[in-house]
Amino acid sequence: MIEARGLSKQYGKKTAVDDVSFSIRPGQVTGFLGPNGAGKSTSMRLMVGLDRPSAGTVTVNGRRYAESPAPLAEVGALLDAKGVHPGRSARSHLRALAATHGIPDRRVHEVLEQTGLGAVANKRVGGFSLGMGQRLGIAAALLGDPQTLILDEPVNGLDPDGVLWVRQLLRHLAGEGRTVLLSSHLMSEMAQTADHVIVLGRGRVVADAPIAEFVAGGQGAQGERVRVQSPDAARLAALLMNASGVELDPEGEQGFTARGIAAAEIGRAAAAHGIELHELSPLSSSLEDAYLALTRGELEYQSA
Ligand SMILES: Nc1ncnc2c1ncn2[C@@H]1O[C@H](COP(=O)(O)OP(=O)(O)OP(=O)(O)O)[C@@H](O)[C@H]1O
Repeated sequence: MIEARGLSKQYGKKTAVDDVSFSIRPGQVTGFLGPNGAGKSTSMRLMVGLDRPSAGTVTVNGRRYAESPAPLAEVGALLDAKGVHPGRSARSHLRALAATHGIPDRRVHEVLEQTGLGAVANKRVGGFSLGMGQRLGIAAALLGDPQTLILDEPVNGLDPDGVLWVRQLLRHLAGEGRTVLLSSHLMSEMAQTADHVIVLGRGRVVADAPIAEFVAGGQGAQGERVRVQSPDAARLAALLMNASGVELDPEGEQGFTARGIAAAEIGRAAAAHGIELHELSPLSSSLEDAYLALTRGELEYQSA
């Protein structure tokens, strides 16, 4: 369990994290979302004692990370995959880490196999691809067999196989009852990996909910949408526009997306007027839709 209470971090005049409180529970994967600069990495750094809070506290399993007698066995973190000496091999890097933390050497072999690095374990890390570097960072995080995992953008640079592997690994670790926190900007991946999401915007918590609830909330805000294709789309559109609260977005010559009206009602109107339908599909809201709707006002760095 990771608990933040009134947590703040100030860098000069910049407030990176602004009085946030949350609990990240064991047994599930929690996704940390938010636009660039929202404070995700800073919050993660505070969790593992790489920075000191300006105010408030953050604890892992009830104590501050710095107070843990065996920190790597308590928390495994991937915060910056670049912090490895390029001349070292993956195996020697992990061995050194294990030795300084009293972790048995057999764990090095185990995590190399677990992360698919067995075949390249003796190669120089300097020659590693971005994805191999990410795997090594994940191997280091797993080394102490920790109860809590904190991973900042773990799938960054991984190929589709690697992305799938991370998803299955994190689901497995959460299934064993561990606390798993990850940040990612890949919404479709997050939707398939996380059980719960915490969204930050400008240093504050703007949402903290089970993922299904979060997505459903976005749907409510946006209204259910229905995609319609018909050779007589213009006539059908004119009919539907008579109903109050209906909005239509044209999609080519022969279709539109309707909002504010159920698919069944559209089908009924079409049948009553002998209009041929080629498609009538309710569009389910996605994590991305819900996220974009929520964070529209929270962007620090906005596209023109
Ligand atoms: N060491 C630092 N000194 C000054 N400002 C910092 C420092 N670290 C972070 N910031 C600022 O704090 C804010 C939050 O940054 P942070 O990296 O935590 O955001 P993030 O949500 O992880 O963003 P991203 O998605 O881009 O990784 C940003 O405005 C950033 O510029």
